[in-house]
Amino acid sequence: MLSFVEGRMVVGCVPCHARRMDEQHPHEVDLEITGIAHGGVSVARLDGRVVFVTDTLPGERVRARLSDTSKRSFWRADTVEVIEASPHRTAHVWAEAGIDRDPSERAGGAEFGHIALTHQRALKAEVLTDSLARFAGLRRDVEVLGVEDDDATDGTGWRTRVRAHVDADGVVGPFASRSHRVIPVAGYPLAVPAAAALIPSRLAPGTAEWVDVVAPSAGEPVVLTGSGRTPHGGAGIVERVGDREFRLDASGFWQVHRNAAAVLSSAVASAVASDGRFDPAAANHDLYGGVGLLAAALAGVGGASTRVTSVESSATATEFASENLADWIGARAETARVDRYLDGLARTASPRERERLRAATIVLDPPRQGAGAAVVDRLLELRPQTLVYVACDPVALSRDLGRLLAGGYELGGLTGYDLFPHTHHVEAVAVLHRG
Ligand SMILES: C[S@@+](CC[C@H](N)C(=O)[O-])C[C@H]1O[C@@H](n2cnc3c(N)ncnc32)[C@H](O)[C@@H]1O
Repeated sequence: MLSFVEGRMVVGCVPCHARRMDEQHPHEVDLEITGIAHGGVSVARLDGRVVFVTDTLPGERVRARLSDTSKRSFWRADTVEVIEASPHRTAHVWAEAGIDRDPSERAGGAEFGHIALTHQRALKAEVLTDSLARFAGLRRDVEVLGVEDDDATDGTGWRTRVRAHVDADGVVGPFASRSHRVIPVAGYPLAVPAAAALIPSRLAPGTAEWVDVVAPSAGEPVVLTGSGRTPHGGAGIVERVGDREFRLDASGFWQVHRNAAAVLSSAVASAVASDGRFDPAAANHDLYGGVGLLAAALAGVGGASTRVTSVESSATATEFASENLADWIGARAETARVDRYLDGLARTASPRERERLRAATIVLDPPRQGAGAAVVDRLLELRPQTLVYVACDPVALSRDLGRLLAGGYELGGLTGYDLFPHTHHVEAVAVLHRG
């Protein structure tokens, strides 16, 4: 059974037994966990009301402390004791995030760290499948594939970008979940060892609000500090994907998992190569292109003269994209917001250019909020023959897919990739063809 509560999808929400605790612990309740929700929390019911519960998983009975009862339609709670454990529960991968600590003292950012890795993927697949049903009206079972090396390391040591925060006393650590409280930690098990080794435990108070450690695949790791959104300084780095090199600024966007750039490049390239429709001379695009990673994957399929335009809102990233795509004479990079860029195309493209757009493959890899209705509607107007949608949010992807399917596109392949082990995040690649 599915229901939807204040923007959140609830999966398998069957009414269950819940018992209020004794008067000494008026905010603690026993809950039966019946489903998984988007966002890394599980679902229970208390007197008919949905409760989103942290640090548990479907099939468990837990004692939980209510943390937010301000909303009428749902409450929030944190597990404080497991009464009946799921067979998929494991010791938390990050000691400082375990339920033996008070919820306010638990490190955030590893909200699936108490679940066996293969079962994390099954839960992510369930969230993806149910998002598609709910927001795209699509019945499709989706598989979430693990990245091979992660099984050998039990999902640790993959994060090449780590942000730690600095409190007023100079203590450095992750925030506790849904809080700005810095939690001191002894280590960062999700980080690649080269990055974990460089995160300081303290800084001089007042010198910075955050520390980023970036461990690129080529060259030495870089430590950046900053306040607000601004880094104190910058640094050029190189990332290697197969035999290609990409230059970028250390503070700019790059895929976080050490294998993500290779996995997504190869997913895009094989989707495009396998259907035999890719036309190198068409007006191919890489929207939300960053420093040109997926434009290069397209051009790798089409060969030296492939025509592809990368569109990216950051001018710095676009400059690097121009440099990174210089091997392909038909490749170029533009600084623009995708919605405005597509508006411009729809207004000014010549009949010949419109034909080339209709023959095109367009890759889009938007940020977490998805491409959104305005961009999707422009794509429906321009009607490229193939769309490859790379997504990091199942609900945003499903909303955009629903609109594309209603507009006459047909869904080909759709695969999930577990590029964020021990967190609730999941990446997906969907291929659509003009119907
Ligand atoms: C998820 S990243 C993908 C980057 C690239 N495809 C990659 O894999 O390295 C999204 C990119 O979109 C850019 N971006 C965000 N909003 C945008 C917008 N409205 N128009 C154009 N680019 C945008 C961000 O700066 C970021 O580089």
